[in-house]
Amino acid sequence: MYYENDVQADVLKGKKIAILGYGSQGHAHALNLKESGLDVLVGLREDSNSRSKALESGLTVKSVDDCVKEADVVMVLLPDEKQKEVYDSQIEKNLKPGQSLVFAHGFNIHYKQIVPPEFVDVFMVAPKGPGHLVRRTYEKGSGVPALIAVHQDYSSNAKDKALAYAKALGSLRVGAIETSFKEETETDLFGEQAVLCGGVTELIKAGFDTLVEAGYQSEIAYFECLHEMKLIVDLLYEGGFEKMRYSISDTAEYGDYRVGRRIVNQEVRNEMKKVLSEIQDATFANQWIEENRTGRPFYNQVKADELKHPIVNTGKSLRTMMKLEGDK
Ligand SMILES: NC(=O)C1=CN([C@@H]2O[C@H](COP(=O)(O)OP(=O)(O)OC[C@H]3O[C@@H](n4cnc5c(N)ncnc54)[C@H](OP(=O)(O)O)[C@@H]3O)[C@@H](O)[C@H]2O)C=CC1
Ligand SMILES: CC(=O)[C@](C)(O)C(=O)O
Ligand SMILES: [Mg+2]
Ligand SMILES: [Mg+2]
Repeated sequence: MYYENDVQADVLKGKKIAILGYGSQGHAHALNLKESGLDVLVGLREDSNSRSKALESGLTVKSVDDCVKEADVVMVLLPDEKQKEVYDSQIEKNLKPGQSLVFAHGFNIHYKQIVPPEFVDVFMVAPKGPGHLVRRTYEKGSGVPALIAVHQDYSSNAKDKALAYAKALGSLRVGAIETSFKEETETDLFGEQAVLCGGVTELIKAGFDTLVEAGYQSEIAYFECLHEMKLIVDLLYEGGFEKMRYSISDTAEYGDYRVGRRIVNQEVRNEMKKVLSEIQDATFANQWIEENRTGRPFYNQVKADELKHPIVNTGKSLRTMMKLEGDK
């Protein structure tokens, strides 16, 4: 693990850092690095919806081409599926010896969608959390842990730059782990598919549907299977399984031990292994590339179907009653 004290000379002081993109990660990186005293540029399209937000935050916004021409460090925070086309058309031709090309996820380097010239550093600073929490925790004096990795070390100090970047982002307040583009890419894809996003939403929907189909009120099913999930996960976040199990009743803890492994059983574990192998052999990556090439037919269909699930309207009305800001 690396922490703030592990970074001596701030190798990024006086360097120009271009953040390409101003979305979930981009806005957080640009604002955190600027507030950490670095010289930040934001690269966006002329007609970008994000442009006004970046300008309102006092940031300098330029075209991608101009950012790459001017910056010492270029952090690519564009959607993974758009990075190759932007690299091919606006980044590669403007790269100069000694610059750094940086990523927050290794997809395009690991699956060789982008193959940078040998005269640049290529490294990664990948927060292990959503961009909006990268910003929120930084503003509270904390941060989101990150993974750092060096793919190409032309300057012989790529790792120092990665650590200085992670420090300015706020991640070294809580820790960074050195890894490889392969390990970050494969673990991040697996985690978001099998646990954090795909796994947890299907678990919540299955619980909600089981209760509603058995005749229980949908509001109770929503509170039990979705709303309370945050409260349980907060305890896991703060103190692991021990703190969560300390806080819940012994009845719940007994049920946890009795039933949990019936739900996530050996069949589920076998399927997780299959999902990981599809990430490792690029089956998933090729599906995602083809999905985007053909206009996202599956993605768009499922996205539309998901919005029709009864948990959506049940949740919207309950969150309004609870005056939760989430839907604004
Ligand atoms: N979301 C997350 O929390 C995490 C994301 N990551 C990684 O961070 C990277 C960025 O993801 P994320 O922040 O979610 O992306 P978002 O979709 O939230 O933001 C993408 C940004 O790129 C801009 N953009 C899109 N197309 C272009 C283009 N052709 N030229 C210039 N700018 C463009 C968009 O602006 P506009 O469309 O308005 O022009 C937007 O500002 C990815 O590699 C992702 O894997 C890593 C960890 C967590
Ligand atoms: C937020 C995060 O870490 C994810 C799930 O990997 C992503 O948004 O790609
Ligand atoms: Mg992730
Ligand atoms: Mg991810």
